[in-house]
Amino acid sequence: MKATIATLPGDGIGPEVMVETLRVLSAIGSKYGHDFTTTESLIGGIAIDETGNPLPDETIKTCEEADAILLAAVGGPKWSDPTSDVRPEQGLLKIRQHFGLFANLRPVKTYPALASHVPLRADLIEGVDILFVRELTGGIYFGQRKEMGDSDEAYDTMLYSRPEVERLAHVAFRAAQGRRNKVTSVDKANVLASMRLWRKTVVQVAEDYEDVELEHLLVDACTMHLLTRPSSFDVIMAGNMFGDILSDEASVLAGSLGMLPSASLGAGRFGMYEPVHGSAPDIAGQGKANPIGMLLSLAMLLRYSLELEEEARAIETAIDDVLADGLRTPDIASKGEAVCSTTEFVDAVLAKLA
Ligand SMILES: NC(=O)C1=CN([C@@H]2O[C@H](COP(=O)(O)OP(=O)(O)OC[C@H]3O[C@@H](n4cnc5c(N)ncnc54)[C@H](O)[C@@H]3O)[C@@H](O)[C@H]2O)C=CC1
Ligand SMILES: CC(C)CC(=O)C(=O)O
Ligand SMILES: [Mg+2]
Repeated sequence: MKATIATLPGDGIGPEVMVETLRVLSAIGSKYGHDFTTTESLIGGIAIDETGNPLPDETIKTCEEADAILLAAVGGPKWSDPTSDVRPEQGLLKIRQHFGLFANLRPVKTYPALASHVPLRADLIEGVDILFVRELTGGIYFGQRKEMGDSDEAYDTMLYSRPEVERLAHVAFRAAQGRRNKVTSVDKANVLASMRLWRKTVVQVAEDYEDVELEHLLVDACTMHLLTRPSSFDVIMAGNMFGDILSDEASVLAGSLGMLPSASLGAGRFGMYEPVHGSAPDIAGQGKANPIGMLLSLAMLLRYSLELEEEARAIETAIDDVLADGLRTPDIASKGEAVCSTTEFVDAVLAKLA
């Protein structure tokens, strides 16, 4: 197969995990006889530094010409001045919106090899396998907001329309049908009008999926249920902000925030694939970044956008095997365990793929 992948390394650990992931892409291309072309573009803080714009037009054009986008992470203290109107994260929000990527799929599972590293009882986390379906182009991250100069007031707006909730709910229910037939819809319907519309809409969509059990949880209680009964969840659907927060919380079940991948999808097969973590400025430039979230995002790209299931599985299996062999970046190493660098971990993945 011939395919073009637009790569957006971004900031902080972004370029570190991207460069390692492209080694794996290249190995997969050689092993299975695919002709992958990658085109690198600017986004986030580095794009602000070089062009003044967190999402330059050139980047959008390059991504439009690709079959899929692989993005690492944006942001960092250098661009976090609260008085600045231009921020790296705006580039990320804009690219998701530009390509209509309304559904962010964030799988979370536990790894037997890392069970002792997870700060929860082993019987609680056994077999955890959750798919978050997070709304990605609406809600409070995209509603009207205003910072009124030096005024003591500012506001954000959480707005959802019925069609926005409907299309996400269909993604969630269809995903559940291919899994364990359960959807948990998370909202704050006891307080927020937008979340009452959310709940009503989900209930209506559920009528089309009689084989799927529907559970509703208020977001505050959901944070607790995620830690006390994680294996009871199958698909969790949530709005943009709640899904963002809950999936970072759930990363503890996998062993680290550095473990989680995601796929940001729209109507067709085109998608943007991005680890759940941010630019991790506290460890940037030290070879400490866990590359698994980024590698698994590549696997999702191969599976969803290029329909290369065997190749995706090969990456996932290689990661499982390397973890079973005991390799650990610092974030997943328990006390006394030896640690490896980002590059050493990926060297081991490549050896498994060879
Ligand atoms: N998708 C994106 O590009 C995202 C960007 N951000 C941005 O990233 C910057 C830093 O945000 P934080 O709140 O610190 O969140 P973060 O996700 O970058 O880091 C949180 C903690 O997790 C650790 N961590 C994250 N990824 C890791 C990895 N691959 N390996 C090992 N440890 C890892 C970090 O070292 C840190 O201690 C901010 O500017 C934020 O806006 C945050 C989340 C998502
Ligand atoms: C950086 C933000 C725009 C969003 C975020 O934290 C995420 O998508 O995980
Ligand atoms: Mg986040």
